[in-house]
Parts: sequence; structure tokens; C-alpha cells
Amino acid sequence: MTTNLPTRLTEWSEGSGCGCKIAPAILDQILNASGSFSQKDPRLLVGNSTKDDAAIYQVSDDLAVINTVDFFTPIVDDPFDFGRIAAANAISDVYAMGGKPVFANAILSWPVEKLAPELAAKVLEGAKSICKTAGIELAGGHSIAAKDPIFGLSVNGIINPRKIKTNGGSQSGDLLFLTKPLGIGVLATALKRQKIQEQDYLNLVDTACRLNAIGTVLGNHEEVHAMTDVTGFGLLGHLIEMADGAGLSAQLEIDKLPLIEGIQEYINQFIFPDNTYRNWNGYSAKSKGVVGMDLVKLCDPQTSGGLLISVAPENKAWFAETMNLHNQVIWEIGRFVDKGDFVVEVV
Ligand SMILES: Nc1ncnc2c1ncn2[C@@H]1O[C@H](COP(=O)(O)OP(=O)(O)OP(=O)(O)O)[C@@H](O)[C@H]1O
Ligand SMILES: [Mg+2]
Repeated sequence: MTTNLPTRLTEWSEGSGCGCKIAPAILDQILNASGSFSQKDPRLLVGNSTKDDAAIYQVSDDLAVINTVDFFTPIVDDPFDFGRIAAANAISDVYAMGGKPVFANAILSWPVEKLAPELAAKVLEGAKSICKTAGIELAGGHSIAAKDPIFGLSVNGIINPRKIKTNGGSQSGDLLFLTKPLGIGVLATALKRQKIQEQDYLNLVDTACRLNAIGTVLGNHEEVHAMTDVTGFGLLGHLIEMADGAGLSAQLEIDKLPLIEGIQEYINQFIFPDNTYRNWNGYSAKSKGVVGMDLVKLCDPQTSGGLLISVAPENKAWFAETMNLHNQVIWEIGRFVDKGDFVVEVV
């Protein structure tokens, strides 16, 4: 290996994790210019017109298959952790639909002449360990030699078609819950800039590797009206997708937002991803009441972030009990209301 090559995985590309997703406005431009996705097959229950987490295809009255694909450049330097985070992130989109993941294929791009193949093997090992925890097989994959290291999974899941949780099913009055604290983008940037403290790195990996498996449980309950996972567009972006999808507005209680311990110190040093501003530029016109640096928390691109869950208010006690039963940490962060002048209001 020549000495002028990057030695840390996170040095290989500018973006990292879900922070390297193409900006929503540019993605729209690309998809619109490519011609319409006609999606006339009635068995395609969820396509890409509603910006949902995964596509769903009906096979029989009681069975539909879910498919999703997710891959990105390294978010951490440790290849095993990179594989784990990428796998947890990809599987999450099946959970977010209320489905049960069943098997996955790996997507691997590796600069084989410059980065040891043993490191790629570690990435796969990490992914396999998460697949094992999720109870699914890593069945195969596809690998290319290319300039950037990239890894992800295409995940297949199953669901009863009557139990699908789209991102747009919220009703006015629903309570809004989040399953993971925010700040993964801030910590990933601290790591990339070699400023992260050891304990904060452990918190980053622990948060990102936690599976959103509670989504499969919630698929069975009609008290839950909608779900999505918080990823590259930040809490604000994914909440706007939910509210827009339901024709509603949302109120977010800023003081109730859970944050990963220690992120404020990095924010104070202006350590956060460039894509935080990209997200803010895309969503500021639809939001009201965002003050000062709160935008950093609201727009922080999450990789393998938590589930946003919309629950009928009369079922609050049942929801708390169910979360308790499954040892799921949960934060109530706001509510959906009738459509107002802004899609999201911070209160
Ligand atoms: N290259 C593409 N071709 C067709 N549709 C696309 C393409 N890229 C994204 N989409 C669609 O755009 C929408 C938003 O995609 P996005 O990747 O943000 O969703 P996601 O998989 O939930 O993301 P995440 O994994 O970060 O949660 C989805 O409906 C997706 O199918
Ligand atoms: Mg998603």
C-alpha cells in the first residue's frame, strides 16, 4: 500500500453513512427526469410515489413481500462496526413498514488494490452478526472493485397486506414517539475529524447497531397508524414526509427530543455534518419555530436512526405497556394536528 493513500475507512469519501444520501430535491429532480414510474400493477401495494421506506408486493390475500436496498460509504473506521451499522440500517426499512425481515443479500464495493480484502471480510462478518441477531440469513450478494468502499444490504421481508404501516397513515391528534436518541451524524463527524472521545464512539456504535425490531411487533397493532425510520434527512425531514403523506401538520416539543449523551459539546465546537445545512435548506420553508442551533438536532442526518411512530392518543397507556413488555426505550416527542400553514411547528 502506498503511503499517500487514506489509512482510515472514513477518509475514503466525503459523505458517510446515510449522510451521503442524495439531497431530497436532487433525488426528485433525477426521478422526475427519468420519466414516470408507472406502477400500474395493483399488486404493487407500495412503490416509490409516497417516499416510503420499502416497496411491497402482494403475493396472496395474506402475504406480501417487502424489499428494500440501502448502502453507503464508511461511517466508522472499524470494518466490523461498519458492516454491523450498514446491516442494522438496511434491515430497519423492513421494520419501519411493520414487516418481518427474512433474508438479505450484500452489496459490496471495494478498492481491492488499495484496501486489504481482509478488511472487506470484516465488514461482511459484522453484517452477518447483525443478520444473526435479527434472525435472518445473509443469503448472498454482489461485489465490485471500485474507487470507494461501499457496503449495504438488499433486505427481503414478509407482511400480511392488511398490516402494512406506511409513513402516511397518521391521523389528526395522534401522538408521536421516537425509539432512539438523535446525534449519530454529529458523532460520526466528530469521528471523521478525529475529535471523538472513546465513550462517545461506543455510544455511536451502540445506538446505530440497535435493531428497530419493535417495528415487526407494531405491525400487528392497528392502534399504530404510521411508522418510518429517521435516517439521512434528519428528524425534521422524515417527519415532514410523514405529515405531508397524511395531509396533516406536526408539532414537535423541542425540550422532549432525546439526544445521545455528549453531543452538545461537539455542537458547541461546530462539529456536525455539512449535510445538516443541506437538510435545513430543503425543509426550513415548511417549518416554524426552529430557533438558533436547534436546527442541528432537528436536521442531523441519522444512520440507522430510530423509528418515528404515530399512535392514536386513546391508546397511549396500551402503547407504554407494550413498549415496556418488549424492553423498548421510547420518547414521546409531539403530535399530529390538522393541517396548518407549516408542516412542522416546533413548540
Ligand atoms: N434510484 C432510485 N430509483 C427509484 N426510486 C428511488 C431511487 N432512489 C430512491 N428512490 C425512492 O425514493 C424514496 C426515498 O428513498 P430513500 O432512500 O430516502 O428511502 P429509504 O430507503 O427509507 O431511506 P433510508 O434507508 O435512509 O431510510 C423511496 O420511495 C425510494 O424507493
Ligand atoms: Mg427509511
